[in-house]
Amino acid sequence: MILGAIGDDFTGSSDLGLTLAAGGMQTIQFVGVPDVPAPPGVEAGIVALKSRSVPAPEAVRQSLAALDWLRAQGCRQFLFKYCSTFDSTPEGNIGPVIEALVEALDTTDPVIVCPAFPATGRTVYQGHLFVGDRLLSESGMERHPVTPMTDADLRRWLARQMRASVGHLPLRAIREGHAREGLLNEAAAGRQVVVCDAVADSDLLALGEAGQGFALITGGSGIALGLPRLLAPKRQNSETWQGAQGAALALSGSCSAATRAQIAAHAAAGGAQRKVEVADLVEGRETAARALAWAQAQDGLPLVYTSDDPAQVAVAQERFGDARAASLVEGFFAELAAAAVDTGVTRLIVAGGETSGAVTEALGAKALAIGPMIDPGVPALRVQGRPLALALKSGNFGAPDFFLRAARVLEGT
Ligand SMILES: Nc1ncnc2c1ncn2[C@@H]1O[C@H](COP(=O)(O)OP(=O)(O)O)[C@@H](O)[C@H]1O
Ligand SMILES: O=C(O)[C@@H](O)C(=O)COP(=O)(O)O
Repeated sequence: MILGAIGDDFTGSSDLGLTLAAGGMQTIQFVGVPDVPAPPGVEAGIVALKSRSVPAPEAVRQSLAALDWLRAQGCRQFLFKYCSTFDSTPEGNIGPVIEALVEALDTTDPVIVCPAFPATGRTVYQGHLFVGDRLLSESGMERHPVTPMTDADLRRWLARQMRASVGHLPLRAIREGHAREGLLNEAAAGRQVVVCDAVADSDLLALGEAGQGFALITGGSGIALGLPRLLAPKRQNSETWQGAQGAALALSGSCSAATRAQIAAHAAAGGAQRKVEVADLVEGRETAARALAWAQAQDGLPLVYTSDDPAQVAVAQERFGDARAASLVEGFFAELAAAAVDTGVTRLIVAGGETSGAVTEALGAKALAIGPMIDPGVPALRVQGRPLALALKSGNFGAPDFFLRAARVLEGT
């Protein structure tokens, strides 16, 4: 294996998988740290963790276990993938994980930090992260229930999470062709971890080149854009996508504005929908068995969702506690997904990072092959060794007609 990647959630890992596979690398997304060696021929291995919102010491422990396994597969270059909106808190987990990886790798190479993903509107300029034309801290992400991003200055935000000083590589250095020199200068000045500007794919390609040979690079999936050409230049992605024919089911625990618009579009297109309230789960009015029986009686693409607007989510959290509400919802979707697949569903579309993590783990999937793009950042996936196709959609990604289109792509039509 040439490139070893560690993803801090499942949707983000598939986003990275899409970039690497589209660039021609033989890429596999592993579900957690495997306990067996990687299959032969894999060039890029992504260990998908559910470590974004766990306490920092636990995220560090999981990430180091992933690093150990990737090193045992022969990787010498590593990528840490986090969210393009830099989802984290003042305590972590991005900074602590980077520091732990640097220490374990015993490297003095500069470490690029760049969540930019221009195709989805995330850009970094003067050390600040933008979502479209808004600063991250005015984009809605400042109200995220778990990782409210209240400061768009990535240098300042990351410095709160780290012991060491944070460096900065300005856009001008990249555009004038001095990116590698700038990174090395920052590291020599004691600022090994460097927030890098990037507003276009060409900046990300230049950064990839500037970081050639560095032990660790970190970022959103955009930072991997140039890696296939640099690491596996002669390869073409020869995988042909094999869809899965059979029943489809969509599940959504994502409460983002993008997902809620996709749910509305699915309803407007006549899709069958079942809304589940947290109170229904607490009080036993709704169960996975009931939701499955309902889904089996529907045509087309039935959608079961708990997604709600921020005010309603806040009411449920107030009433039942944040962690309890989340764990009830995730437990419900995990049980429903496993039962649905047991009874013949072969195409599963899941919206939400945490929701996708819970579902994928419950399916007992060990490794996922990367298929074609459904929307930027979201590939079709196939569970290896089983006739089961998945789409794991980040809350913020996807066009309004995502659900129905995903069902078609998963089918291979
Ligand atoms: N109605 C609800 N009330 C409270 N929490 C909810 C509700 N619906 C979903 N959740 C929880 O909110 C979180 C949504 O996160 P996630 O699945 O990562 O979506 P996104 O990718 O949009 O952030 C999950 O932990 C989920 O269990
Ligand atoms: O980089 C991104 O934005 C995505 O790949 C990602 O990490 C998605 O996270 P969720 O929005 O929590 O699904």
